[in-house]
Amino acid sequence: MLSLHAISRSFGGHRALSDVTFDVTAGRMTGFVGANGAGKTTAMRIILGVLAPDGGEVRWDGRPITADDRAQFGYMPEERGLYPKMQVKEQLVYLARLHGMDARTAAARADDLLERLGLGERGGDTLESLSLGNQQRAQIAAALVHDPTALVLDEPFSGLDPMAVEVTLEVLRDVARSGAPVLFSSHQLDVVERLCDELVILAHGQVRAAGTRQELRERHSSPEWVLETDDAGFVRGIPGIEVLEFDGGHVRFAADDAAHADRVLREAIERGSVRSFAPSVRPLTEIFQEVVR
Ligand SMILES: Nc1ncnc2c1ncn2[C@@H]1O[C@H](COP(=O)(O)OP(=O)(O)OP(=O)(O)O)[C@@H](O)[C@H]1O
Repeated sequence: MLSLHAISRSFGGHRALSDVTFDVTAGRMTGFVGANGAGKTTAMRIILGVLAPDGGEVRWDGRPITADDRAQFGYMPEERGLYPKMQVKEQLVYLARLHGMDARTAAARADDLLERLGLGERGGDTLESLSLGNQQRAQIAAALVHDPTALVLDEPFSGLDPMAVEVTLEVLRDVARSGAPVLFSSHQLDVVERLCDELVILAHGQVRAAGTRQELRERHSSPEWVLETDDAGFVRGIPGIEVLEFDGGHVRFAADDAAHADRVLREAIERGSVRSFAPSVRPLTEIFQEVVR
């Protein structure tokens, strides 16, 4: 497990991170979200040791992290880092070799990643000759080529088309499944909501919320349900129910407890056809806006 413990960092008089503590659990995908300037990149640089914290500690498996630990991590920095004029596969092999991989394994791993990321035909091309989206895929391959023990990616999905997001996502999931903690920042909350197991929400250099998607939803939502039926007007008369949204056959309501919601369902069935009945899931965008306010 990768942990940040009470990390703080200032630039001049500006406090970019303040007492930041969170875990990136092994085998899980953790989404790191926050508005521009919230401190995500600063935190990632501190994890990788590119930047030193003023206070606090990064821990790996519960002990202070070392340079050797970090050398096994995969990192995709905000400023990216590949050579524009070098061939893509050549760079990947070079990077894997720098991490101590033998030439044959490095080449096989590079081929496999390029194939999986949809760049199988482009390994012999220079990075600068690729489209921006394909350059991004190559950067992702570079972070993964040495089979990292942990993965830290700054905005890996920016600039990728929806198909590339899916492909990249599958590749990252495999890294997580192999037991590595995966931390990635993103402004695409819909993507984060769909693909991450855990979330850390940062605002003004502070952790405002952290936990699994389910935990965040439970903490920041009241229990609500949505019923679709022929005529949902009867719901208004049921005790313990607060109608939040009503439109003929559609009603969204809050209930004091689940037994009241069950009563709505039973009555709806008695009255006629129930097209759907389900707990209403609060979108991450709403929770995000609430916690960063
Ligand atoms: N090297 C630096 N020198 C001075 N200020 C910096 C430096 N790096 C970051 N900052 C400041 O620290 C704050 C946090 O920046 P950071 O890049 O970590 O945010 P971020 O959450 O990654 O933002 P974005 O989503 O825009 O990439 C910002 O106010 C930024 O201007």
